[in-house]
Amino acid sequence: ACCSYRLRDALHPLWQSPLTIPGGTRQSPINIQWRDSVYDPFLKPLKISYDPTTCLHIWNNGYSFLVEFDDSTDRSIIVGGPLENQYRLKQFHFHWGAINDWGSEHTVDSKFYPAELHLVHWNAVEYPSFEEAVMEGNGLAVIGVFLKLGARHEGLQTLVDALPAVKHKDTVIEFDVFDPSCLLPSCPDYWTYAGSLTTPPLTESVTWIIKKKPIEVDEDQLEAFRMLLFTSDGEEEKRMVDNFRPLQPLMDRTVRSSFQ
Ligand SMILES: NS(=O)(=O)c1ccc(C(=O)NCc2cccc(F)c2F)cc1
Ligand SMILES: [Zn+2]
Repeated sequence: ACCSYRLRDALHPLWQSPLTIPGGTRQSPINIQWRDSVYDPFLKPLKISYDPTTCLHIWNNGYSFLVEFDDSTDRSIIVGGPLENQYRLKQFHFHWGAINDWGSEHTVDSKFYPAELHLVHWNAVEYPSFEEAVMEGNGLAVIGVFLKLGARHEGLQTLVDALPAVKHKDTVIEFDVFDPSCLLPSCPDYWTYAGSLTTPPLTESVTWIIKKKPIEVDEDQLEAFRMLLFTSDGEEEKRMVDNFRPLQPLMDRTVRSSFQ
């Protein structure tokens, strides 16, 4: 089962490089089996303080669209939770499906959500740059938030309205004030585990913090994600959909929960 799982895993169309890195023991994403997660009373509440003026631009990088932040100072940071240090916000992006039945990278009890938000932070206390932090076991902290189909999300709409301007790969638009904390559910509960980047170079440097509660977005907002393109202007159009990595084996890991 294991090798066929990896073979099927490796044949996934979107990923050119090997899907499971040789010797990878902490790959992401994973299925979070709620009943197997272990409540850790020593986990602290996650403290999030973002400065909306650190927002820079939106960029279609050919995998997803990224909202990038000025990470030259500690103005937008997270601290607490499972983290030993404070981590600086560098960018956030999403993963989504062609239809609402799938799209998230992580699953909960094998359930997919239509999309998943990743807020990417790096350990600027211990490392001089993001590029260095990406290579270290405690270099990154990514907050994952599930998106479910429901009411229109007013905070997300300002972002959705800008997407037509970054339809093609390698297009950028200035986006100068946005507070990503509006995209977080009010419930403080989360799961956390040691994992990796879910796109190449798949480095095992991420402390994942997955929020238990999803946020709600409406169909039009999901459709706006799906009208983006993987392809550059002038190339044959390929819709940017199903940009999520297949599930990876849990191996010798425990998922901890901040709640009972
Ligand atoms: N989906 S996710 O949240 O796990 C994820 C987060 C960040 C990145 C990333 O920054 N890639 C570019 C990259 C990779 C390595 C080194 C870099 F400097 C770099 F910018 C990739 C995946
Ligand atoms: Zn991601």
